Amino acid sequence: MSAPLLSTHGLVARYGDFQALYGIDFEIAAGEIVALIGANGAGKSTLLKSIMGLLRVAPDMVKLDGRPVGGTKPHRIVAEGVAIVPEGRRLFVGMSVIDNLRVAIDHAGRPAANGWTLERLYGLFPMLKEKQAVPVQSLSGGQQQMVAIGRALLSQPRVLLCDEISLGLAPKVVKEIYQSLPSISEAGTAIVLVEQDIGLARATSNRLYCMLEGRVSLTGRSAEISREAIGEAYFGGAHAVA
Ligand SMILES: Nc1ncnc2c1ncn2[C@@H]1O[C@H](COP(=O)(O)OP(=O)(O)OP(=O)(O)O)[C@@H](O)[C@H]1O
Repeated sequence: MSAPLLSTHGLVARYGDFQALYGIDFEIAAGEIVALIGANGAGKSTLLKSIMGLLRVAPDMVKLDGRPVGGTKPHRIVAEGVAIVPEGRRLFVGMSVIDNLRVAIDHAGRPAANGWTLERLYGLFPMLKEKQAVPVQSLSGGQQQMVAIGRALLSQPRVLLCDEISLGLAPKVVKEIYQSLPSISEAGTAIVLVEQDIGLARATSNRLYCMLEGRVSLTGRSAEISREAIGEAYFGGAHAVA
């Protein structure tokens, strides 16, 4: 792998007295798609929140371009080029598609030269153009997810963190959304995918990390890791994975 764009180093994270992460070493290079899998409560969302500055972590525990950024405020991290598509999407209900997208344009970290514009986004998800005046709450779950991804892209991320973007969506819509990911990563954006569907995670990613109870239990190239190894790392024992 080329030099990591984003990395974590012995990252620990707590919610009050409860320790959720125990020394996570993670890295992703420009243009890579890396999946993060693990059972409910393994710590996947906590890792994303720690990277985004939503939880207190020490500066050296998160590095962007090799520079310590741990604990940097979320809006500064976005300006540095990291964006998140949060679990549950968190769109601005009552606002139209275009107004949800404009919020991201207004807060974009860097100018859009060679970056994501509305036009380029409409090429990726034509639905966004058709529905631009529609309040987001009237959209289907899949369409809302496209708004959430679009909003994240318009902040011009170099790293895009996606937290369970397939959750609750019909298989056809999941396919459509996942088909958009290579064209995002091919332009150099690194994508971290938290995904419950292990088959989908493996098929979509270059590398994967499996988490178990706040630790990395397995990592490697997705195509080279066996189902048996994933089953063991996922459950902490010898279990088969479909
Ligand atoms: N706000 C919080 N306060 C206290 N504990 C929390 C909080 N959020 C998460 N946790 C705990 O931290 C641990 C890791 O949770 P996290 O949400 O990161 O897991 P996850 O792998 O993303 O799982 P899921 O698939 O359920 O989202 C769990 O034990 C969870 O109960």
